[in-house]
Amino acid sequence: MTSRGRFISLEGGEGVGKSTQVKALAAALEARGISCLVTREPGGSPGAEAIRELLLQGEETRWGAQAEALLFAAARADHVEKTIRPALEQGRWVLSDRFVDSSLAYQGGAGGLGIETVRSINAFAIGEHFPDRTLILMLDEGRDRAMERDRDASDRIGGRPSEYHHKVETAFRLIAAEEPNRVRLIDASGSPDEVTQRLVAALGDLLP
Ligand SMILES: Nc1ncnc2c1ncn2[C@@H]1O[C@H](COP(=O)(O)OP(=O)(O)O)[C@@H](O)[C@H]1O
Ligand SMILES: Cc1cn([C@H]2C[C@H](O)[C@@H](COP(=O)(O)OP(=O)(O)O)O2)c(=O)[nH]c1=O
Repeated sequence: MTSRGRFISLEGGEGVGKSTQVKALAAALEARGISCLVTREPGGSPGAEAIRELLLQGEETRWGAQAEALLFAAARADHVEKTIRPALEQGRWVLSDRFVDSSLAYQGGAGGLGIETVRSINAFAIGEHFPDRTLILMLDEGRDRAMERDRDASDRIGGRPSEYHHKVETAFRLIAAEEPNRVRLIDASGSPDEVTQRLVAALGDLLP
């Protein structure tokens, strides 16, 4: 019987290097003979990608806090069912650019619903499928990089004020302190290669 793969999520605020690193980490793991599926949230399955459009486009006032949290959770339930669980059952590792901790930090910590409320909505959505390890990239200049990358095209959530994004970062630190075995804070400064090495080191105990 094939053993179940590992589930890893990359987290952090805007522009800290998640999309760059999720691909680099997959390449580093593939080089060690580990078959990886790279995915992202919101999205990662056809249904969840459709919900992504609803969440990220349109007016800031399009959704209230509760509806926004539930839409992220609905997208996540579909992502787990259609993409993540089948890959893990095939023995592949799944690397996701954002997952449940983004909801805890953005909707829970910054959006005012509270981390525990958002955790309970998501417990229903994902069941036992919490990541085996969550790596949170920390970088002070992340938002500057995101603004440089997006110019005037930031999305409904990325375009929220700096106060909101500061609360997101505070919430990520809190989550890491609460769950030190699953969640690790990673210094995202330096070259892309240096960051990838730190990520691989933070998976040391999970590697075959
Ligand atoms: N280590 C790095 N040093 C300098 N620039 C980087 C580094 N990693 C990523 N970037 C650049 O910073 C911007 C944000 O990176 P990205 O991977 O898109 O972040 P995120 O997915 O977290 O929003 C991109 O333009 C990317 O090319
Ligand atoms: C997955 C997820 C994302 N988000 C937000 C974070 C981002 O602002 C936005 C889209 O994510 P993403 O496309 O990853 O943006 P970026 O590359 O700038 O980090 O959705 C939440 O608010 N809650 C969630 O559960």
